[in-house]
Amino acid sequence: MPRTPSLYSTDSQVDPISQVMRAGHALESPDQRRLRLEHEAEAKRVSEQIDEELRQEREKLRRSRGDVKLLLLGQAESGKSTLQKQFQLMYKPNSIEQERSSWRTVIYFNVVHSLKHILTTLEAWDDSFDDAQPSGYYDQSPSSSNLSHGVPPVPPVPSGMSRAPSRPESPALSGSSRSNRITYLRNRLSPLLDTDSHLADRLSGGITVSGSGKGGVFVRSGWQARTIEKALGKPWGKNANEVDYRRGREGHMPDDDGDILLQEVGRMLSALKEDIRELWAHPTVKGLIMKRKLKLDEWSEFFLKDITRIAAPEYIPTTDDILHARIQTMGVAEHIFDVDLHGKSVTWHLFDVGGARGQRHSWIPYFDTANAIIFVAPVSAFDQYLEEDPRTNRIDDSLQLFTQVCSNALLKSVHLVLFLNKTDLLKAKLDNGLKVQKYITSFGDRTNDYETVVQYFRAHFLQVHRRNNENRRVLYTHFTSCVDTKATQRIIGNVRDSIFRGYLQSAALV
Ligand SMILES: Nc1nc2c(ncn2[C@@H]2O[C@H](COP(=O)(O)OP(=O)(O)OP(=O)(O)O)[C@@H](O)[C@H]2O)c(=O)[nH]1
Ligand SMILES: [Mg+2]
Repeated sequence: MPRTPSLYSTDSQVDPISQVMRAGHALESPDQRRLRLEHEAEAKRVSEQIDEELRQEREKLRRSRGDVKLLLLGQAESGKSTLQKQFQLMYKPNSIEQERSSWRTVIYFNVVHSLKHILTTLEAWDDSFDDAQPSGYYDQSPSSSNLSHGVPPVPPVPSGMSRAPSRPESPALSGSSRSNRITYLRNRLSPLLDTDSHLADRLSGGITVSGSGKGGVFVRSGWQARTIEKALGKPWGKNANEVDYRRGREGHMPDDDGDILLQEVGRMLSALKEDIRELWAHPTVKGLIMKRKLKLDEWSEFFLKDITRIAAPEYIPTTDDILHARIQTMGVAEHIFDVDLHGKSVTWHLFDVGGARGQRHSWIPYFDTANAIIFVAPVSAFDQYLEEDPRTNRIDDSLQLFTQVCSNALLKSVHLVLFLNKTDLLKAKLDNGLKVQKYITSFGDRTNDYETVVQYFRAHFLQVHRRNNENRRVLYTHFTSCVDTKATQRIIGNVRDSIFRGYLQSAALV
């Protein structure tokens, strides 16, 4: 950048101000001269640093003009971060390897949190279930997310527990002996449940966000590296607020050898796996689930039914485990990939946003520059209500949110894709006899089968789009299950091609 002829001008001989200053310099003492030169050198260094930063910013802006910016939008738990993981698997599989060990903390947290939820619900039913009303307050969102801000010591493992003590087998039970057995399991599991807040604290970095209810904990972008750093007590990798998969990271994230919290939780899980298995298979738990008095998170069953594998001392999360692990996104996390277009590499910025109501304000700054949106709506959620507002049905909330996206003036020319997600869970619910009409009265007496239900929901989203489509843009819809890697990657390929077609058209117009 051309500089104005002042401090560092080579024309200073003809600059009258420089001449006056030079006359002043002649009167300086040696110390004054040294100080002046030091100040000048420092000012020059700062000025050059600012110039360099400006140059880099301009270069980034210049280069990013040709980039694709893709927003993943949708309510909490719709599957945005799961879809982001699928992009990561497809375009930068090595980065999943690098992060693999950090997911162990999340999965342990998911297991402990699920157990806590089961035992709290059992308590409300006096550890027995006979279709009676609960005797205590039954809270679907146990207040177990009161995260502590400090770093409290890990509770000690009860003596002998880490060496898998012998445990009395469950005899054939009925009535009160069943509830006695649950009391026994509750006592055994109690030290493990106490680790819930420590694991949450590790993941969130001590940040409590209002609304972190049953999901338990919000994490900011870059939590994987921070989790490991906190465990090891030393910095690891760059302190990123964006994850740039192109540059990659040096080496793998270290494993958790130095992490006392994870070691302790791992030891407890290993020692208590039979107790967890017994609780999970207990007739009272099964009865409460069947009668929908105990509503577990979708990921709970995935991990609890496989507890023997997860509780193994050498447990390393599989890719399937990582796809099922649940942690709430806070704010907006940017992920950067290089994607090939006819042999030319195009940089994609994927913005994965937090979908809870309290997080949605942070989306707006990204609307201006977005080229494309994938709106993720979980169609299995017809029988669920928002955690942030238990009066709002989750399908209703998705439709309202989609209306806002379709009608937003800043987004009127973005490429719009709709993922009607969690179709696998929808199928399972319908197979189990759940009636849509009970929750969505307008469904009426239509047939309660998968095809009718998905087409009914799709028609509602298409109608919202039609009513808010001044620009006559196309809406691309897909039925998805984002935990199914093969199917999702095929759909991502389709979406990529359709976004590129739009990208090439707009590039031709420039
Ligand atoms: N079975 C099944 N589970 C899914 C599917 N998509 C996502 N999940 C699970 O649903 C849970 C929530 O998914 P996330 O991707 O964390 O949801 P999100 O939209 O990022 O939520 P926020 O970050 O809170 O906005 C995770 O445990 C996922 O494994 C799906 O298609 N089928
Ligand atoms: Mg998320």
